[in-house]
This record gives sequence, structure tokens and C-alpha cells, in this order.
Amino acid sequence: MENVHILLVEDDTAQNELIAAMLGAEGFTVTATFSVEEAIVALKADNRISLIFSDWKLGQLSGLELLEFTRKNNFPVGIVIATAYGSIDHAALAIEKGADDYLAKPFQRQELLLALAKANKANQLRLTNQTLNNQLSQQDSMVDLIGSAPCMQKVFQRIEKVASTNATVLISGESGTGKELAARALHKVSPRKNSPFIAINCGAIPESIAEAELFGAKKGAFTGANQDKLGKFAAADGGTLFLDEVAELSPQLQTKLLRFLQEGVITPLGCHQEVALDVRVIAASHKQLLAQVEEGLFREDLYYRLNVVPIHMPALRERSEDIGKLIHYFKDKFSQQYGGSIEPLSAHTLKQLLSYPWPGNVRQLSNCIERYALLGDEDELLESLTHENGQLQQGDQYILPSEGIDWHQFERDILLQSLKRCENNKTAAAKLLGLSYKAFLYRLEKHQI
Ligand SMILES: Nc1ncnc2c1ncn2[C@@H]1O[C@H](COP(=O)(O)OP(=O)(O)OP(=O)(O)O)[C@@H](O)[C@H]1O
Repeated sequence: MENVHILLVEDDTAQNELIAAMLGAEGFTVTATFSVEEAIVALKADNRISLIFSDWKLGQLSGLELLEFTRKNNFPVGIVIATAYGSIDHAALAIEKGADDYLAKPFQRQELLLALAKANKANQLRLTNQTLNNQLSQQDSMVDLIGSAPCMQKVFQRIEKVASTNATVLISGESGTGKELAARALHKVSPRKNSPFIAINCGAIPESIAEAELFGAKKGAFTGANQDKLGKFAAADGGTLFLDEVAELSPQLQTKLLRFLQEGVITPLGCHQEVALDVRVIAASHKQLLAQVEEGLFREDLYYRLNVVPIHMPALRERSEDIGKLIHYFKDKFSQQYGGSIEPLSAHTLKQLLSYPWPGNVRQLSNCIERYALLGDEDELLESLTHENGQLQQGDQYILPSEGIDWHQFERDILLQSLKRCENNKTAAAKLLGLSYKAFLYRLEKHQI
């Protein structure tokens, strides 16, 4: 291992010299020490040391003390401890205290090199994890995407991971969970960040002009096309195209999109020549795309092409620990936007906001705080919540929202909420839902809760 600095700790002079010479011959830079105290001084003085090879028995002290000191003070080093023949207890203790490997004496040259290589690798892995963790813990938000709940950290992690690639990403999640914001964040941390990010809502363009909007059109391709039209794909060349509500694309446009994803080319309307483009596609849908596939409404091959990297944006009720942070964020945002300070919310209102299920997710929360910033009326704020929640209930009858519901998700949410409300008492939770205990357990099992 060239260029690896190793700290050798061995109190037997002959052994020390022998091992130092051997490691030197293998390309290590060796700092040879003879005691724990000497080793600690060397470790503190030289931050290039990345490996320690220490004997167990070192005068009054032992390799264990060195190990404990190193791990307690977070020195970023790999450690191998040499133990006396047959002392398996020491070996187990060394591993428990954080050694990466141990070697029973006497050992062969090859065994030593192997153990050091293993320790070096373990150390590098630890360092990489540490860097990632540091990045994540500093990251309560990514661009403007707020969230420190573990499920949001996973989202950030995935965004970071795929940003540098060109992989197609499919973002799922209910309306208002931040799918577009996540797509923007992904673009902003990708190498394409200085090229355009173009967003289009596939559900909001009339079908008659959708093809020209997306793929462009030659002058005269259709009535009213008085000049060449640049489509969204061409506008996003070199950058990212965000196709929101991709489930709404007509079968014909699904085919054209598939072709682009497979071959990287499009044919604008009225054009006889293909145009090659470099566009990264991020698609999103609040509908369950796989269910759309099963119903024959969405091409299966396109689904798999889009779903190379799936990212799921959690509903706000699944990360209620973020509500407080989001309230704070939106208060700041709107007080800056409207140029005035916003009255603090009372403890009572805050409590209501924190326990509200937010069916419209972050968008609904943002709207509420914006209204509060403008009107400064807490009663109005709370009333608006009762009103929106009340729309779901009329008498004893459950009113199906006009856009329908995702039954699977609905059932899962209800089960989780009942458990939470009954502090995980399954009998009480089953009763709350009017289910027999057996039927309740069956459903928990079904959802792997
Ligand atoms: N994690 C978040 N942090 C800060 N703001 C957020 C977050 N998630 C969503 N928002 C805000 O909520 C609103 C809705 O977000 P966005 O449009 O990205 O949601 P969406 O999932 O794409 O919704 P739809 O499915 O209806 O298109 C936006 O104003 C956005 O800025």
C-alpha cells in the first residue's frame, strides 16, 4: 500500500525494527513507536497517519488503551491489534472496542498485509459514511425543500445520489408534497444546473396543442402555426425537463416520449427529420402509475423507462415532526415577501396546526400561513382548517373527494392513525375503527405495519 502512513506500536525493539523494515519495503511510511504514550504523541502530531498496528501488551499499558483513546477522540484511522497466541479474549475485546482486525502472534507477513488492507478499507468506508452523514445532518433543507424527518433525509440522500447521473427519475406522492420542488432541487445539484430547467404540467395542456407544446412544430404544421415553434424538449436541451402529471399524456404522446427516452431523438410536428437532444427527464404523478398501467391507461414499457430511479415524496401527515419547521419557514418567507412582521401564533393555534392531518400537504400549510401573514387572524386560520377537514364528513357519511382516493394509502393511513391515537394499543385501535381484533391484525399484516 503506497502512500499509507502507518503508526507501529511495539515495545520489543527487535520485533519493532523487523516489522518497520517489512512495512517500509511494502511502500508504507512508518512511524515506529515503543509505547502507548509515544504512540498518542505521534498520532496527535501527524494527521497523515491513517493506520495503526499495535501490539496488545505494551509495558504497563496495552493496545486496548490506545484503541480506546483513538476511538474516543475520533481519530480517523484503521486499527489492527496483534494479540498473544491463544488469547482469543483479547481479540474479541479489541474488536468490540473498535479495532478493525486482529492478528494472533506469531503471524506471517502475508497475514499482516491482509489485515492492514482490510483495516484500511474499513477506515475509508467509515470516512465516506462520516462525510455523508455530516452533509446530511447539516442539511435540514435542500435548496428550498424543507424537512428533517428521516423519510425526507432519505429523499435528500437519493436526490444527491442520482443528481450526477442522467438517469430518468419518477417522483410520486400526493398533491402538494413538493414533487416539483424536489425536481428543481435535483436539477440544482446536478451538473446541468447552469442549463435550463423546464417544467410542464401535462394535465394542463389541451390535447390538441400538447404535441406541439412538447415536441415543437414546423411553421405551417397546423392551422395557426405561423412560425416554427420551439417545444419544451428543445427548450430544455442540455438541461432538465420536468413532466408533471405525466399520467395525463395521451397514448400518442406516451409513444413519442418513450421514443425519446430510448433513442434520444424527437420529431417536431410537420418535420421530416429527427432532432437529437440532450435532456434529462424527471416525471411526476400524484396517481399510482403502476395502477394506471394495470388498467391499460399508461404504457408499461414507458413506466419502466421513467421509473429508473423512483423518489417518493411523503405526505405531510407522515412527517408531522416537520410541521413546526415548515411553519417557521413560511412565516419567514411571507414576512419577507409582504414586508412586515408576523404576529407569533398562540400555543393553542400551534398545537392545532401540529396535530392537523394536512390533506393538502405542504401546499395547504403554505397557503394557511400566507393567509395568516396577510390577515393576521388566528381564528380565521383555525376555521379554514375545520372547514377543509369538515368537507370530508357530512353526518355519518364519508364523502368521497371528487378526485377520488388512493385506497391502499388511505387504509394504511387510517391504521397508523388509529394506532397512534391509541398509543399502540391494538385492541383499542381495532375498536376505534369498528373492526374485530382479528380483522385489524390481518390489515396490519397486509400493510406490513
Ligand atoms: N418540503 C418543502 N419545503 C418547502 N416548501 C415546500 C415543500 N414541499 C412543498 N412545498 C411548497 O408547497 C407548494 C407545493 O409544492 P409542489 O408544487 O412542489 O408540490 P407537488 O407535489 O408538485 O404538487 P402537485 O402534485 O399538485 O403538482 C409549493 O409552494 C412548494 O414551494
